[in-house]
Amino acid sequence: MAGPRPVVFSGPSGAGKSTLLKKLIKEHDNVFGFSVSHTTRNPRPGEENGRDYHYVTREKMQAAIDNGEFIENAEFSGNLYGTSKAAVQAVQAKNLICILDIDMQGVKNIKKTDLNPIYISIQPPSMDILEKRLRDRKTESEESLQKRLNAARVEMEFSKEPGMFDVVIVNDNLDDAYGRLKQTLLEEINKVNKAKTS
Ligand SMILES: Nc1nc2c(ncn2[C@@H]2O[C@H](COP(=O)(O)OP(=O)(O)O)[C@@H](O)[C@H]2O)c(=O)[nH]1
Ligand SMILES: Nc1ncnc2c1ncn2[C@@H]1O[C@H](COP(=O)(O)OP(=O)(O)O)[C@@H](O)[C@H]1O
Repeated sequence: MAGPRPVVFSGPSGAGKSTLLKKLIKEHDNVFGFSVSHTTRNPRPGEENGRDYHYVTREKMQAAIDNGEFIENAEFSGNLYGTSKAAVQAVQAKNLICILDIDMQGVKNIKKTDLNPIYISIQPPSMDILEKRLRDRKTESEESLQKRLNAARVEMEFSKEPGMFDVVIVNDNLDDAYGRLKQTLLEEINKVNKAKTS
């Protein structure tokens, strides 16, 4: 048995995925585990290798992809990102709900696998607010910011495709969005907690 159903978080860069999922994992650290992706982008201040991402060179990552080590991988804003089989297995081995934070290409590719996750889209209230949040985050160069905003327009349309996501959460007020997220996952959280006590 593979254990509890994983959860996929997707949505535009800057929509609040990391903020929400970090809050969720912090509050339920014995229920959720994060699938640590690989990326060729540079770490941001405060990010930690092996916790936020596995930071690798393009050569190393491409070799691992060619070697069949990834469930899915995608090029986003000039960098490679991917979910390794080992990343998901590490979480599932602990019987935790595996959380994946992936872009829309990742969502499409995960749908072709037997992972069978719950698909949650996190969306910003508007493009203007998204831009403001990304600028205020101060992690991107102007070029990277523009690439992310362009990708965001496509990601926002993608979330409207019928059947693509189980739930779409608009992250306007953070507490409201978090409440909605917990409500969505309540049944799965209860299942994991029940399995622990039985
Ligand atoms: N397909 C795929 N996308 C990923 C993966 N890891 C992260 N991403 C996505 O890559 C995009 C950029 O992530 P990141 O550079 O951390 O920037 P941020 O989303 O602005 O914090 C986001 O849409 C992530 O969801 C992965 O393993 N696979
Ligand atoms: N509801 C919210 N209201 C205001 N700012 C927010 C909200 N949610 C997230 N943020 C801020 O917006 C920025 C982008 O959020 P982040 O979680 O990094 O997005 P993502 O992981 O989707 O790229 C961060 O600086 C974060 O602190």
